[in-house]
Amino acid sequence: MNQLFSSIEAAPLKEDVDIVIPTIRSLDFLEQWRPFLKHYHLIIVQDGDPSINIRVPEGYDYELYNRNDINRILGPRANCISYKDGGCRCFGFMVSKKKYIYTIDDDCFVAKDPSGKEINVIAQHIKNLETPSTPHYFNTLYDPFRDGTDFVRGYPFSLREGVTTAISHGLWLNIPDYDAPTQLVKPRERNIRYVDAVMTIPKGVLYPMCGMNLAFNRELIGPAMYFGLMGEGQPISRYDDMWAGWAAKVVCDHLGFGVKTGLPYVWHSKASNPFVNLKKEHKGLHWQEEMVPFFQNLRLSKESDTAAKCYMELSKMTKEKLTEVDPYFENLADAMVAWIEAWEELNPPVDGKDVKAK
Ligand SMILES: O=c1ccn([C@@H]2O[C@H](COP(=O)(O)OP(=O)(O)O[C@H]3OC[C@H](O)[C@H](O)[C@H]3O)[C@@H](O)[C@H]2O)c(=O)[nH]1
Ligand SMILES: [Mn+2]
Repeated sequence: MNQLFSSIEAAPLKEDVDIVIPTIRSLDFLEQWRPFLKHYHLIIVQDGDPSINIRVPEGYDYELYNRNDINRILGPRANCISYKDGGCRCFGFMVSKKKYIYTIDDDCFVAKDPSGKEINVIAQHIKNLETPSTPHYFNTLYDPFRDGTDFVRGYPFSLREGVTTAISHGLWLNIPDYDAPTQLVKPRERNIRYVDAVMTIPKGVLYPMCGMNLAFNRELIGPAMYFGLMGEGQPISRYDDMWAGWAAKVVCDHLGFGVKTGLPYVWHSKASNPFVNLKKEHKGLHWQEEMVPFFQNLRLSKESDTAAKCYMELSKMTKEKLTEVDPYFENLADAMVAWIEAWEELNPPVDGKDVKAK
């Protein structure tokens, strides 16, 4: 593994979070993040040509993995990790040993709240993950566990304990995460609306998870955060985070975990080209009309009491139900199995235990 630990400032590392960054460009954006990220360990997944040397700004403690490392570490199972697609980031989720993951794209920068204060995304995501979610009954005043708010009248006390949060989905100012057709129609649209809210996504409801500003509890939901088989050699790209978001949400619903969306914001200066994106994601625009009902209608069995078991069952269902949409889904189903096998090889359950449903 091309593992260079470099941390000039011998600052105490935050022990419970790894920052996973997929990159096919440059890591200069980390200069601006230094005040917020310098105490965290980075796991950089370099996509594309492994012979290119990526410069990591001085002072960061990091592991850097390129395609040669992925192939060496995973062997034949490396084929389940996308090539030439941001979905390669999930390799970083697999090799991390930390409780929490924060993943960010290399064209995302520090955003400011309406008061002009710079947003500490890690602090907000960890707060989201360490306070309960309320998937069973919607609280109209949003996050009841936030200072200065609470459950509103009519909210059953029997539901106020909430459930453990597994995923925290942040948002983006400036360039919103639109698909290529929308971006082509509205090339100058910018998201200037800072909504000061965190909401739980209700149980049984799916959502379009974007991977550019995302945090999750690896111990609870890590095995379900597979970013699919996308990019070079595949008929689809740029649906990596969507696939992971749909799968992880049905697994969270089944295991009794919560998913939140809203704060924190990053400033997204999109670097990708909408015409190129259209080519990459056009099959996804069609197939999502089949994939979403597939996830909405499936029911996982009670024997699937861990994220890994749920994911193996999901793989079978994918092969049974989605292969009629396109033969690609047979390969994806096989890749889902390879992903879990690789995950379990690199992350053997501690003292035989895996995190089970509540
Ligand atoms: O072949 C590739 C392409 C990109 N990456 C890295 O992935 C990150 C996202 O890439 P980019 O910012 O160019 O894409 P966007 O259109 O802004 O991002 C959205 O769609 C793709 C992803 O799902 C992303 O999460 C979405 O927000 C970035 O770090 C690239 O360097 C790559 O590794 N390989
Ligand atoms: Mn981007």
